[in-house]
Amino acid sequence: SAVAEAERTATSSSPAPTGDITNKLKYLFGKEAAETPKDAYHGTAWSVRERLIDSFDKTHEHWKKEDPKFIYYLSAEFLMGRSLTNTVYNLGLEGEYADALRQLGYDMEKVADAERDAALGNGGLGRLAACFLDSIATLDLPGWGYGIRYKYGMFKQVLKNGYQAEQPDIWLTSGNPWEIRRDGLRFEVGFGGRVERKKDGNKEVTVWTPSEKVWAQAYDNPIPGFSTPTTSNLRLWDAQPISEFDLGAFNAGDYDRAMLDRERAEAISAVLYPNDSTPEGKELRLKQQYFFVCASLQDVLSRFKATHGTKFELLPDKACFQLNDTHPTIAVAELMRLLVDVEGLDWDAAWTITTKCLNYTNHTVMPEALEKWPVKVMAKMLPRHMEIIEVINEGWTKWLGGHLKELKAEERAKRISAMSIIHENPWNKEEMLVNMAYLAVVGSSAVNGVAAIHSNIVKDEILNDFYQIFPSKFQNKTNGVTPRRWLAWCNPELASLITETLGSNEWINDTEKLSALRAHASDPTFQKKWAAVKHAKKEKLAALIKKIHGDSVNTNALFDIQIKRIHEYKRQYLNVLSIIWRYKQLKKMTPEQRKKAVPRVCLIGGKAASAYDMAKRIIRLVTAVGDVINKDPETKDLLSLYFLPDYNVTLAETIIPAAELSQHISTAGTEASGTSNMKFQMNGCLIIGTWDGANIEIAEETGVDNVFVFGVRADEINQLRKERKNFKTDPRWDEIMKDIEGGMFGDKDYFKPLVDSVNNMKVGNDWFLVANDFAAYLDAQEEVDKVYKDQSEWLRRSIMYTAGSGKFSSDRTIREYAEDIWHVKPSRPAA
Ligand SMILES: CCc1ccc([C@H](C)CC(=O)N[C@@H]2O[C@H](CO)[C@@H](O)[C@H](O)[C@H]2O)cc1
Repeated sequence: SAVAEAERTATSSSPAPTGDITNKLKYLFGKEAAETPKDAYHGTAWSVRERLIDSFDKTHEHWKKEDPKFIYYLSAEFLMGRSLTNTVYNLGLEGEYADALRQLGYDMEKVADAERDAALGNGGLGRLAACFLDSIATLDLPGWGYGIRYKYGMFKQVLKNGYQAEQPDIWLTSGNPWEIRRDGLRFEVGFGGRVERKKDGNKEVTVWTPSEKVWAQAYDNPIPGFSTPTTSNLRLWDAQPISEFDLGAFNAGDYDRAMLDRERAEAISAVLYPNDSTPEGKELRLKQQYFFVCASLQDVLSRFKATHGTKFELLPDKACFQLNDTHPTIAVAELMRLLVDVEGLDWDAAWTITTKCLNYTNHTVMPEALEKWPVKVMAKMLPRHMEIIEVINEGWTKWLGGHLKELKAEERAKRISAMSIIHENPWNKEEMLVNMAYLAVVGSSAVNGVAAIHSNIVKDEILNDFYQIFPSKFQNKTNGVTPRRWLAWCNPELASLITETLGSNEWINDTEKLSALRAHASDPTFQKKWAAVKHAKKEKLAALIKKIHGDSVNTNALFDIQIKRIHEYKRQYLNVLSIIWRYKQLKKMTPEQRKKAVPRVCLIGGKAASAYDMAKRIIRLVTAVGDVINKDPETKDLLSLYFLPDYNVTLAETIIPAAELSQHISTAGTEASGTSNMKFQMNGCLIIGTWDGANIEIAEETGVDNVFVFGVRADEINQLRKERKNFKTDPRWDEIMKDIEGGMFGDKDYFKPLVDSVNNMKVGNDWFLVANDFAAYLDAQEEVDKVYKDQSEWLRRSIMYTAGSGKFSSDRTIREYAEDIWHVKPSRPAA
């Protein structure tokens, strides 16, 4: 509890922060004083770093002694955001550092603003990994994250004349106080080359001789738990050339070749692929995946051997791995290679260990997002792994043959080829593909989806064949978010109101306690305080909109927010169409009628994958519509629409506390879970949404009547798609389509493909049924206005959202993973 916390910090032997901050500035940055917030940030960060490392060392000494079973979370993405505020608060140092900075003339929040986001991820999957690390540490679970130390993270989004433009994310220029370069801790990673069988005594061994090698250099990022002495770790790998510099080539005047090795090596961990649903299919992407998986498995095995020698049968009792989607799935083949080729185990023993150690989480049902690598690409880059995958597939299909022996031959053959890990490319019969999801399922003990409806779709549709073979492998683990960053630290005003009302801050680590707020939901005094906090946050966000767009928005308006990656299935398009209709209604109203209208400030934010053309057109439509309505003197105080550029973790921490209505309007059955919906819920923001992903479970916890649910259900989609050509569109829809086509918002040629995709069944097919949900969505939005007019009802619901958000803490999610999949136990070092 907070008391233990204060004691813990009080006793710590570290120097007083004020002196320490200036000391760091002097000796690390050669600065006599903190002249700028950035200086103050550097001094503070490098001072806090030492407290973090103290906790890290104590924790790992303890775990070294206890030798507990570890969970290793393998992810190509970790969307960490900023670390200063989270670290200071999780370590319980906020008091002393806020004082110290005040003495130096700085405000903690201003100083925190000087930090760059660690944007080593695209969206949901990457941020989930970051929330999971916070919960793993806070629950004292021996666990590490493993990933890639991208030199350039998620691109910076800027708006050029209303169009998205991308700029590189150069985040490491002024160093990174939150990482420790582990000098000398590096592993070789090979690519290409050839595989030979050689005699070793009477045994035949397989030798892979890569044609290219790089170093994987380790960087540790300590992960502090909240109100516990535990600090775990995120180990990220940086690619370095084996030969630093080719002096021979240089002396021969061939300067490029002198640097060639370095460039080729560093390219591997240079940049994050900015796609969050369609695989680029580029070789460098596979190289990145193998690079961090190979280094991570070598690292874990070398630590295991240091304690347990070659008793590899014990490995599953000491280590398990979670594959964050298919991106690290090459781990199935790599662990087999290390155990068979390097450690000399026989195949079956190695296979038993491998399948016991690995677990796979699926995060999307989008067919285009499921990775399938061409066999020829895999065979060229990873010849030994391709062999191993072929042997795995032979064993698997042979086993299947036995398991399905009672089926008729051709039925059996059909089922087996449908589950073959290696199969033809349906779009190009000559090409064979390695299906990474199938490899992950066959090579894992547990397979889970990330929300109840999604896990059912995984079982009943995309992996149904496998589910029928081993139903016990399939589980659900509904996502969660850390209540530390996403409520306690980004909304301290609401947090202290909750703590004051509940009498302690224990809810921060035990969010089920939030349910006690239900008793206060209709209490006018409490509602008043609740509303005051929300309004203050709206003012803060309004100031940011002013800074970005130069306009002052009406802070008494309903703040309506949709922030997430831009994607057709997430239907930002539907949101914009409803805003156009709302605008047209307002224009037709008399000033009298306008007085009764509920004013709205609509905010949309999110990045489009750089090669995703339709998503970029949707962004332009948002900015174009905004340009028209925001300048309309008649209506701009009643309706405005702004696109907030460069949506990232830090921007979310400012927007979410200020939100009153958030939109999660994906076509039912397409959004695996969603996690921003949970963050909004925790901050008392109401939801308008479809019966999809975790919206369903949020409605169950909050009370479905408190949620503005609309739209067709997932099990209707296939039929509606078939009938879409004959669907009679709503006259309001037709009107808006004509407006856009007619150039009401300019750029009509640029918007034509957008209109055609949902309204011209000769070229488009409205695959995400935007037209089908249009009328119901407008009705739901009208219901929103009606409820907002009754602020006591609105505030009652707002409080019920936070009260019902206990389930959506990532602590609950991680406890379930630990008990049902990882079988790891908490191991807390002494305070
Ligand atoms: C290969 C390209 C690529 C990159 C990332 C992805 C991710 C799986 C996409 C993603 O972030 N999925 C989101 O994962 C969240 C965490 O589970 C869910 O809450 C979201 O619903 C899901 O879209 C797919 C394909």
